[in-house]
Amino acid sequence: MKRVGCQPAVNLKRSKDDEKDPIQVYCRLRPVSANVESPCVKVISDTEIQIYCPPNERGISREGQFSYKKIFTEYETQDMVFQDLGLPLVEQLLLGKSSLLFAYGISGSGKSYTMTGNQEDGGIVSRCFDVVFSSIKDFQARRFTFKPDKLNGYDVNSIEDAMMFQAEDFKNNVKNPSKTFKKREADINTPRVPFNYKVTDIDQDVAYSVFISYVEIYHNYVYDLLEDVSDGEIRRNSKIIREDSNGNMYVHGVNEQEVFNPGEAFELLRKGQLRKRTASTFLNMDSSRSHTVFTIRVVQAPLDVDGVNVIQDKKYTAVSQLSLVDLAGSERADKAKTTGQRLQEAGGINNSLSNLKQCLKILYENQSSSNLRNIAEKIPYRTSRLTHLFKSFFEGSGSIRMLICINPISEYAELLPVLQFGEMSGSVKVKRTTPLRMDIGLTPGRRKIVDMQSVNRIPCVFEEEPITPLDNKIKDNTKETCLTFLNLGPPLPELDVDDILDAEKRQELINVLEQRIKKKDELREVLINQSNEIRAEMVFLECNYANSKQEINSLQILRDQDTNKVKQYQNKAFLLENEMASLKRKLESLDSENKRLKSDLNAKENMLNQVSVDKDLLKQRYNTKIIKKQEQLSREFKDKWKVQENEFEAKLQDKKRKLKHIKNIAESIESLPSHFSRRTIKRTISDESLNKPEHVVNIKPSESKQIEHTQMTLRHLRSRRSKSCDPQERWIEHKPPAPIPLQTVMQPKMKKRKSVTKLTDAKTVTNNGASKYCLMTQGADEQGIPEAKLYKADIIQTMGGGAQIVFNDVETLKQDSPLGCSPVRNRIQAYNNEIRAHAGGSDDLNSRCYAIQGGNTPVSRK
Ligand SMILES: Nc1ncnc2c1ncn2[C@@H]1O[C@H](COP(=O)(O)OP(=O)(O)OP(=O)(O)O)[C@@H](O)[C@H]1O
Repeated sequence: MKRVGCQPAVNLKRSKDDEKDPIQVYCRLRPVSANVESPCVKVISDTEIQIYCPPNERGISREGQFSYKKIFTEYETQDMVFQDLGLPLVEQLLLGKSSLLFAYGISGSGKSYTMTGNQEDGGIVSRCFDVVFSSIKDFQARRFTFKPDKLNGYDVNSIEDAMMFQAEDFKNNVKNPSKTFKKREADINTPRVPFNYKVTDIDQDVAYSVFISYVEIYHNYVYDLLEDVSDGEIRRNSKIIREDSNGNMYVHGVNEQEVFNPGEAFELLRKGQLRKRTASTFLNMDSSRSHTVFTIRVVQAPLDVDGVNVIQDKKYTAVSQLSLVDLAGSERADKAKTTGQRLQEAGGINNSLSNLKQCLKILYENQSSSNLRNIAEKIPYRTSRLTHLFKSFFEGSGSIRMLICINPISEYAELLPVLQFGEMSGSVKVKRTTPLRMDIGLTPGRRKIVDMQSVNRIPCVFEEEPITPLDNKIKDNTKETCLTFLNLGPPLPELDVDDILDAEKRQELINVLEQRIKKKDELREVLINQSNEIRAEMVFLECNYANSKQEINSLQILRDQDTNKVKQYQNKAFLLENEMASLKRKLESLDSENKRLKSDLNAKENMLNQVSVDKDLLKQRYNTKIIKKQEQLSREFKDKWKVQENEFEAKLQDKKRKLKHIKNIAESIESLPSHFSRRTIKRTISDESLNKPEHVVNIKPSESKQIEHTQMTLRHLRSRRSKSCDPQERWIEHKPPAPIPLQTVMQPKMKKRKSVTKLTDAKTVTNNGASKYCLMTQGADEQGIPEAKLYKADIIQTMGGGAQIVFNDVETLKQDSPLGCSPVRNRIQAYNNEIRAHAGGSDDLNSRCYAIQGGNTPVSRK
C-alpha cells in the first residue's frame, strides 16, 4: 500500500532533490493617513514598485524600480494577504513540508501587524490556526499520543499511556490553577472572525497533533516565551540552539505545547505576546525590541491496520513545521530617537539583521554565475542566533518566503536598502523539498471503514437513534441486517430446571438450538456475503470518490486559477482606480491652474492693449513733435543756408575782386620794360594765392653778367611771414631808390640784409652769401590806392659759380582809408615822379634790375 503526503521533516529521510526554488519575496505597503501623500513610493503593477528621490540641492534626483512575487497595496486586507502568503504554507505544512516565513522592514512598517495582527483582525499566525484545525479536526490524535522527546523528535504513546498522561495533566491543572493561562476578559469579549478554509487534500489515514512553541531572540540570546518562570526566578533563562541527528536546528529545551483547537493556540500566542519585549519609540508606539519566532509543528503518524490506533513506531512519525518570524525593525537612531537601553537594543537588532543580509548575500554570490572560481564562501550562520536557528532552512529543509514591509512615508534613503535586500533575496535559491511517498503496506481508507463500522454498530445498540448523514442505501442495508440479527430462528422452549430430566423436552431444546445454530450459520454466511458486497460497494464508492476527488481537484485548480485571475483583475482595478483618483486630482489641480493662467492671460492681454493704446498716443505725440521739429529745423536750415549763401556770395565777391586785382598785377608785370620782360618769369596765379607758382631766375657768373631764366617751379609757400622773419636768413633787399614809408602793420623784417636800389652786377647776389632776395615795388591800384609789392625769392647757388633766383612769394601791402583819401596817396604820386626823375625818364624796374635781366638795355615799361 502506498502513502502519499507525509514528509518527514525531522526523522524521516529527505528525498535527494537537486532542484532549487528561489525565495519568494512579497512586499506590503502599510496604509497612510488620507491627507498624507507618499513622497517617493509608487506601485507600478502588482509585482513592481518604484521609489523616487526628489532632486537634491544640486538638482540630482534618483529612482529605483524593484520587482517581487506580489505587492500588497494598502487596500489589501489581512485576509487577502493571508490567502496569498500564508495559506499555501499551511497547505504544505499539512502535507508534511516545512516552511519559513519572515517579515522584514523598517520599524513601524507593519511587520507585527501582518504576522500577528490585533484582537479584531488577526494576522497570518491566527489565520494559520483556523485553517490547520478546521482541516485536521476529524483526524486529530488523542491528546498526549505524541510527546516531545526533547531532541527535536516525538515519542508515540499507546492509548493507555496517553490517557494516563491526560489524567496526570488534569490533576496538575487542578492543583496549580495559577499555571493555567487564563483567558483575559478582553479576549473573551472580542470575538475573532475565523478564516473559513479547510485543506481537503490531506491524508485521512493519519492521526495529527499540533504543537506550538514561541521564542524571542533578544540581544543575541534565545528566550522561551511560553516558559513559566518559577516562583524564585526573576527572569527566564536563555536557551541554546542545537542541531539534531538529521541536521535540523532547534531550540533545546523549548516548551512545545500541544494544542487541540484554535482557541488554545490563540491563547498561547497571546501569552507569548504579553511576554515579548516591546517599547515605545518615535517610530512606533509598540515597537518590537526582539525577533520573535512562532513555530507551528504538525506531527503525524499513520493509523494501524484496524484504522483505530496510531502505529507506535517512531520511524513512521513525520514532523513538519511552519516558522513565522516577526523580525524587529531596522531603525536609524536619529529617526527612532532612541537613547540608552533602546539604543543598545537597536544596535543588537541591526547587527543580527545585517548578519541575515550578509548570509543571504553570500548565498547569492555562491550561487551566482559570476562566481567563476566556483569556491563557495563560508556562510556565517553562527555569527547571530537568528541565522543560526534558520541555517537548516537556508540549506534546504523547507521553503522560504519573505515579506518586505514598507511604510510609504519613509524616506528614499531608508527604503532603498530594504527594497534592494528584498530583491536580492528573491534571487537566492534553496533546495526544493518534495513530500515523500511512503509505502507502509496498508490499505487506504482504514479510518473510513472504522467510522462506518461504528455507524453500523450504533443502530444495533440504539435502534431508534437517528443515523448521521450517510448514503440511503447503506442505511437500508443496515436496518435489514439489524432485523435479521433479531430473528435467529424458533423461540427457545420455556423450560424448568426439572425439565432437563425430561428426554422429550431435552430433544425439543436440542432441535431448537440446532435450528438456531443452523440459522446462525446461515446468517453468518449472509453477513459475510453482505460484508463482501458492502466492501465491493465501498471499493466502488472509493473509486468513485477518488475520481470525484480528482475531478474536484481539477475543478478546484481551475477555480483557483480563476480566483487568482479575478484577484489580479481586482488588484489591477484597485491600482487603476488609485491611478484614476490621483489623475483626477491632478486634472482638477491642472484645471484650476489653467483657469488661473487664463485669468492671468486676460489681465496681461488687457495690460498689453492698454500699453499699445498708450504707445499709439505717444507715437502720435512724437510724430507731431517730429513734424514740428522738422519744420523748425528746415526753417533754421534755410536761414543758415541763406546766411551762408550770403557769406559765400560776399567771399566770392571778395575773391573775384582779389582775382581781378591779381590779374591787374599780372597785367602790370607784363607791361614791364622789354629787357625786364625778356627774363623768363612765369607765374601762375590761382584763387588761393598762397599756392603760387615760383619764379625761378638764373643768375649767370659775372662774365656774362646776365641772369638767365631756366625754369619756374612751384614751391611751398607756407609760413611766408616766418620765412621773411627768420633771423638767420641773409637777404638782398632790392628797394626803390626812394621808398615811401609804408606805415603798415605787416612790415617785412629782414634782420640780416643788404639793401640795394639797383642790381647791376650779379656779384651783388652771389658774393654776399645771401640766400633770400626781395624785390619791392611801390605804386597805386586802379582806384589809386597806394600799394607796395614784395616779390620774394630764394637764391640758389649754381655749380657754375652763379646763382638762381627762384621767386616764390608776392606780398602786397596796401593801405586803404575809410574816408576815401589815403594819406600816402600824395606821397606815392611824389614818389613816382621822383623815380622817374631819378631814372631819367626810364622805367624804374628795368633800370633797377639790370643785373637780373642780364642785358644792358633798359626796357621801357608800359
Ligand atoms: N496594513 C495595515 N493596516 C492598518 N494598520 C497598520 C497596517 N500596518 C501597520 N499598521 C499600524 O502601524 C503601526 C505599526 O505597525 P507595526 O507595529 O506592525 O510595525 P512593525 O514593523 O512591527 O514595527 P517594529 O519593527 O518597530 O516592531 C501599528 O499601529 C499598526 O496597527
